[in-house]
Amino acid sequence: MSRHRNIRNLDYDEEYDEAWDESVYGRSVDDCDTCISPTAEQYLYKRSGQGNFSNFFQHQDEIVEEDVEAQPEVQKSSKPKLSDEEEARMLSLLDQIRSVLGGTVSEDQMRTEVLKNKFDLEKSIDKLLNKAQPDFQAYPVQAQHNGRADKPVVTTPQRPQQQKMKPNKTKSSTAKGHSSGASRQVTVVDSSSATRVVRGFDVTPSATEKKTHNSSAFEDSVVNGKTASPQVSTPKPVKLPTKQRDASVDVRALYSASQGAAGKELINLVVVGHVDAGKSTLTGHLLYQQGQVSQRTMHKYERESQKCGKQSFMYAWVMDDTEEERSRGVTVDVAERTFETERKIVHILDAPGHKDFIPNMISGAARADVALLVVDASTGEFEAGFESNGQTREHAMLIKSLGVSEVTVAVNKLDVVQWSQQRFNEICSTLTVFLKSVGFRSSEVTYVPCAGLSGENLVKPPSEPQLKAWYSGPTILNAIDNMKSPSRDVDQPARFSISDVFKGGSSNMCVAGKLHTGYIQSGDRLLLLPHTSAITIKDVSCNSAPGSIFAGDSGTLTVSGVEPDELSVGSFLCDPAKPMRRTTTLQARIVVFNVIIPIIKGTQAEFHLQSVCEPATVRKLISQINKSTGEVMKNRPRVLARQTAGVIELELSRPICVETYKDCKDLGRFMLRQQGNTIAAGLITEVLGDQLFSSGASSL
Ligand SMILES: Nc1nc2c(ncn2[C@@H]2O[C@H](COP(=O)(O)OP(=O)(O)OP(=O)(O)O)[C@@H](O)[C@H]2O)c(=O)[nH]1
Repeated sequence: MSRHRNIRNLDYDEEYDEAWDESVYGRSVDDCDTCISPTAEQYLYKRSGQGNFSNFFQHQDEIVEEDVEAQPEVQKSSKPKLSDEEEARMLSLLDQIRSVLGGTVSEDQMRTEVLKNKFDLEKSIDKLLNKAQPDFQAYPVQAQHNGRADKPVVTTPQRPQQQKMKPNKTKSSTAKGHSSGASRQVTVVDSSSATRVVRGFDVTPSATEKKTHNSSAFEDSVVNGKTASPQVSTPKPVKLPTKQRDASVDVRALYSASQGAAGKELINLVVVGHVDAGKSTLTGHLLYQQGQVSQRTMHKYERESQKCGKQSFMYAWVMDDTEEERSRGVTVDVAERTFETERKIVHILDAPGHKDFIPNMISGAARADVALLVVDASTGEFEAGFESNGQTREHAMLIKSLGVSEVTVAVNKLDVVQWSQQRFNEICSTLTVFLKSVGFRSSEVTYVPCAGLSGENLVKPPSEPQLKAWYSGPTILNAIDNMKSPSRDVDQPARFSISDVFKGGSSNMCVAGKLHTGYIQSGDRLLLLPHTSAITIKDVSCNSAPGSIFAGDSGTLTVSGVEPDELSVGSFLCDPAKPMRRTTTLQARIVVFNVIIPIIKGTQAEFHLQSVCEPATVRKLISQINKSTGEVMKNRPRVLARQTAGVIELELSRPICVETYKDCKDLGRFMLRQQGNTIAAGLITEVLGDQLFSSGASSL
């Protein structure tokens, strides 16, 4: 898949004279005579080589078998007599303690602590942790190399071999799933324990809470900075170049001019939902009805999909344009298109629904302002997406945590249930309660009945008599048009996150991604981070005025003055006079999702921020805080259990570029994931040990 490579279209024979180094670039699909596709190969267990299970053990010392006979007889404890009610409470607490401590503490010890602490769960866990210091096994995390030239961090188990990058593959999508390899790694997990209910920030408004339409109390408290100041290690000074640009330029005026006479606002819309909910079909059909896809192309897709027995996917093929996606009938990576409504320029990002590709979905959703949540109305299917490990839940929680401000829910495939109003109402009421618990207010959610396959109620009002009989609300297009565009920080320092790197038509390299703040025009000289190299922008291609890109836009930059291997997915281009912060350590406020194993000092997880995905370790639990007010409830807690919030210190395996949430919302939000599950969402409050500073800058 071209979208999983760091640099597409690159002719490696041209770039590297030396012999092919398999250890660096892995194998090509063409080199492999057994595997069907590189993706399938990743799932295959190999008896020889890296597939050997013994390789997964960190310590190769011989394991000495314990002599069962020699173990002392377990003493029967003299249990105090409990009433039936107390015994029931005890059993429930024991279950909860076991879910935290696993089998590391005996039942007797647990019972004793529960009784000593008068049935207080938190205290009992704390005491048991203090006493036993159980050997918690933090989950191993896959190293995510992002193609960066730094030395990869060795973690266990080993990441599957990377695919060899093949030149001359093109894909319009820009959200490249550099991290999906890891997410597709075969892991042995207890499916029952993998079942998680995930929730976003607590939204119960408090009396003192000040809320904007897009920020929770938790976020507000981060902006207001109630956290105790951490110790900052001495930064290593790096001499940075200064960007030369006429300071008198009125960026706001340029931005207004770029919107043209119609003054259409740009909105980035991500399409999310459970696997097979009909996201690509709906998006493809919407684009077709909007005239974005020609009749000739559609006819071609119809014939070709018919030939391979997949005619029902013909509209999905508009978005799913790789061979793998079409043959599997599953979206793997984010596909992007742009179209116009009456009042908006809509940049649509069709995200994958399959659980294996959530890192790609995160990378797409992180660039969105608003979302279209597609749910399948057919019997049993809505329920499957909504149960605890369904992606309707997880996606809703993720988009809220990633800053999406408004959602249109497309209640899709209503044709399958004969346009039943009762089914529509049932789905709406279930989702209303859930979306409120995730953090969306009722005014931020609109429900639209539709059928992506027949195109009913997408662009034109319903023609289906059964639907017309009870529905007269907006079409999907009207609902999108009515969504609010967030304000654009065009006058802030430039921050462009790179989500794809490829070789352009000329010999220049191109990077695709999103400009979060500021503006960039042809001829600008920017700083590439975390590599710290100067880069020249030769050309800019996006929907705004030719030659420039403004905050909020996604686009492609043709660059020069940089080696191809310095460019990688997850890097940033920024204003050299006011660069981003580069660090390996940061302090953050997190909300813990419905995890089974709580977060403790030493917990390892994947850190996701925009297209960055790096292994991270929790170095300190600084405090446990109230989710709504940010008030400190406990200093230096031993654990952060499910549904709690806290301040932690995180250490990344390699330097990354970030901002505090206060300075830039897009670049100060992150997710922590473990073994394919999202365990927490966080906001960066402090960047510790910043490795850059802008003083003593020389001219570019
Ligand atoms: N009956 C009916 N089938 C639909 C409708 N929309 C989509 N489908 C079918 O649902 C299946 C899945 O559609 P996709 O568009 O690939 O679903 P998706 O959500 O994009 O899938 P992923 O991105 O892989 O999660 C296809 O067979 C579609 O034809 C609809 O409105 N009615």
